Amino acid sequence: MARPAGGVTVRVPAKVNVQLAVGAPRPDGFHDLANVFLAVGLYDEITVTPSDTLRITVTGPDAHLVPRDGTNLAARAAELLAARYGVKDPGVHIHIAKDIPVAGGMAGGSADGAGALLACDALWGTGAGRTELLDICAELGSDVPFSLVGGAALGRGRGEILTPLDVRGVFHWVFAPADGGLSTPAVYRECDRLRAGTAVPEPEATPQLLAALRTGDPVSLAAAVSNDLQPAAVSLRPSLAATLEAGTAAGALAALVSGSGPTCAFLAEDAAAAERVAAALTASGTCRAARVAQGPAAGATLLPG
Ligand SMILES: C[C@](O)(CO)[C@H](O)COP(=O)(O)OP(=O)(O)OC[C@H]1O[C@@H](n2ccc(N)nc2=O)[C@H](O)[C@@H]1O
Ligand SMILES: Nc1ncnc2c1ncn2[C@@H]1O[C@H](COP(=O)(O)OP(=O)(O)OP(=O)(O)O)[C@@H](O)[C@H]1O
Repeated sequence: MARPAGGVTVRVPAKVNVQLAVGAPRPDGFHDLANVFLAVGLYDEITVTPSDTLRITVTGPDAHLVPRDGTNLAARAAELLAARYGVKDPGVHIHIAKDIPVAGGMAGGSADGAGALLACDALWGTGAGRTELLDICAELGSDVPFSLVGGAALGRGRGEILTPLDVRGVFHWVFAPADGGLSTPAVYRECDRLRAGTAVPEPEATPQLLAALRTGDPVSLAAAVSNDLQPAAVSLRPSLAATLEAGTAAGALAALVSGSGPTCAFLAEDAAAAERVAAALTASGTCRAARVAQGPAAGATLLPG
C-alpha cells in the first residue's frame, strides 16, 4: 500500500543491544541496566494525516499482530503530545508501514511511538524541543528515547537515560526473527528466576565493548558482546539455541539474542560474509527468515514530502 497522501512521514530504525547488563529488580518492578544500543537499518515508517478521530492502520508481514487501539504505542504518543500541548483537534490517522519484527526484541513498538511523536509534532506544529520529546519518549517506554535518537548510545537507569557513543564505520549484521514473539516482562521475570539466590552485580558497560565500537573492528566487538537476558530468552524458547548454533556454524563472528528476543542477531566480518550467513540461516530452517542490516543507523527522521 502506498503512503497516505498529504501527511507527514517519519522513518525509525530497529535496535540491537550489543551489551545488555541487567541489575537486580528495583522496587518499581524495573531493572537498572547498562544497555548499549545500536540502531540498525531495518525500519518502520509512520505517516500521520489529519482525521476526525484517532485511527490506526498497519501494513507489512506482521501487521496482523499489531494492536489498532489506544494501546498501540503510536496512539499513546499522539495522545500524550496532544494533552501536553493542548492540541485543539488531535484527531489523526496514523499509518504504520511495519518492517521491524513484532515482539522480537528489536524495539518495533518503541520505534512507532518515537516516530508518531515526531510526526505529530511536525503535523500539529507543537514545536516541542528535543528535551520535551525525549521526556515524552521516556514516559512511553524504556526503549523509546533511543528509537528517537538512534546511532549508538549507552542507556542507564531503566534504559531511558542516554549518553551517545562514538562508533567508527559500520557493522554488518544478520537478524533472524522467530515464529511468535516473547513478552518483555516475562523474559525479565525469567532472568530474575534463573538468578535467584545469586549476587547480581551493578550493571556496567565493559571498556572493551566501548573501545570496539570506537575502533569499528568487528572481531573485537564480537569478543565483547553480551546479553544478560539471553539465558532467560533461551529458557523460554529453547529452539533459539539451534538458531544461534546455525549462525555460528555459518561463520558469524558472534551470535546473540537481541534484547528480550526471540530475534537472534549475528555479527559478520563484512557485507559479503553477512550475505553468506543469511543464506545459511535461511537454508537451516531454524528461523522464520534472515535479513541483513547495518548499524549504526540514524534515529527517527522526517522524510521529505
Ligand atoms: C529488553 C529491552 O528491549 C532492552 O533494550 C528493554 O529493556 C525493554 O524496553 P521496553 O520494551 O521499552 O520496556 P518497557 O515498556 O519500559 O517495560 C516493559 C516491562 O519490561 C520490564 N523492564 C523493562 C525495562 C527495564 N529496565 N527493566 C524491566 O524490568 C518491566 O517488567 C516492564 O514492565
Ligand atoms: N506499534 C506497535 N507495534 C508493535 N507492537 C506494539 C505496538 N504498540 C504496542 N504494541 C504491543 O507491544 C508488544 C511488544 O511489541 P514490540 O514489537 O514493541 O516488542 P519488542 O520489539 O520485543 O520490544 P522491545 O525490544 O522494546 O522489548 C506487542 O506484542 C504489542 O502487543
